[in-house]
Amino acid sequence: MLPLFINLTKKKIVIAGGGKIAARKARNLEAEEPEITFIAPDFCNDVLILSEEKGYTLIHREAKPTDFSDAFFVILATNDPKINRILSKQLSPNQLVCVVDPAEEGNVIFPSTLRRGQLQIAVTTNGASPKLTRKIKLDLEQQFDRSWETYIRFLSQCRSKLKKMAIPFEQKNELLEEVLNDRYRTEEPLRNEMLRRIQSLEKTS
Ligand SMILES: C[C@@]1(CC(=O)O)C2=NC(=C\c3[nH]c(c(CCC(=O)O)c3CC(=O)O)Cc3[nH]c(c(CC(=O)O)c3CCC(=O)O)/C=C3\N/C(=C\2)[C@@H](CCC(=O)O)[C@]3(C)CC(=O)O)/[C@H]1CCC(=O)O
Ligand SMILES: NC(=O)c1ccc[n+]([C@@H]2O[C@H](COP(=O)([O-])OP(=O)(O)OC[C@H]3O[C@@H](n4cnc5c(N)ncnc54)[C@H](O)[C@@H]3O)[C@@H](O)[C@H]2O)c1
Repeated sequence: MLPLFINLTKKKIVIAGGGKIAARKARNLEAEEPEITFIAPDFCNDVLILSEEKGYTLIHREAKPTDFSDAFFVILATNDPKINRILSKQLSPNQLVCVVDPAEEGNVIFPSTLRRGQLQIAVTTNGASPKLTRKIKLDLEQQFDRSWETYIRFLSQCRSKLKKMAIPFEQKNELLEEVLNDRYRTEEPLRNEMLRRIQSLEKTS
């Protein structure tokens, strides 16, 4: 398994199952604004509320193999691992699929993710211990507090300005290195000073 970050905006995602695990996976995907269809004989409240909020499609019956033919990403989240396994065997080998149980039947697993603006840290144990995965995420949440959100925005501003400027590569590199000093995260005036410094270089370049 290899970590890759994936853009699922407007992608078609089909979820077999409508219980709390199906709902949790859909909540994890929410920010990507995908087009989700749930297929299950019955749905829990979480799924009903989320679908109402987001306009997702609900199909009230057992899932069948043809339900997934045009899905970019399939999530098999019924409460019967045998059914999940049978459905997974009939999918195209070119589809992304997460089987919530047994995980090894799929080719995608959900990590536990921490977001601080553009900074994302995803943790996995490859299914060895989802509880440890969650514990590590909670520890990281303490380490990477909210100050990282504005700091990442600042780093991004510096980099996009510097990228466009006709100054020597070494000078760009030096500045990009300098802003990694933790003082730029903790001291806002220092950030403003740096942005002004870059702006003045912009004028002379
Ligand atoms: C990270 C997280 C993301 C999310 O789902 O949001 C996630 N599981 C989370 C929690 C969690 N899951 C389970 C418990 C109960 C305790 C326990 O069993 O340990 C808890 C803890 C809790 O709820 O406290 C039970 C469980 N999980 C899987 C199986 C089936 C199997 O092992 O085959 C069973 C047994 C079912 C049963 O027998 O009952 C499988 C998977 N779960 C994964 C992800 C993937 C591997 C992640 C990794 O290890 O890196 C993988 C392989 C596939 C997938 O689902 O993508 C989320 C924490 C999010 C957070 O809080 O930050
Ligand atoms: N991967 C994870 O993170 C994780 C965590 C905990 C549990 N699990 C596993 O996830 C499974 C689902 O858990 P849950 O709490 O959501 O269960 P649940 O009982 O709340 O919901 C099961 C859902 O599956 C639907 N279903 C049953 N047969 C179906 C079929 N043939 N086609 C379509 N839908 C069908 C039911 O209607 C229901 O909506 C559990 O059996 C467990 O093994 C996975």
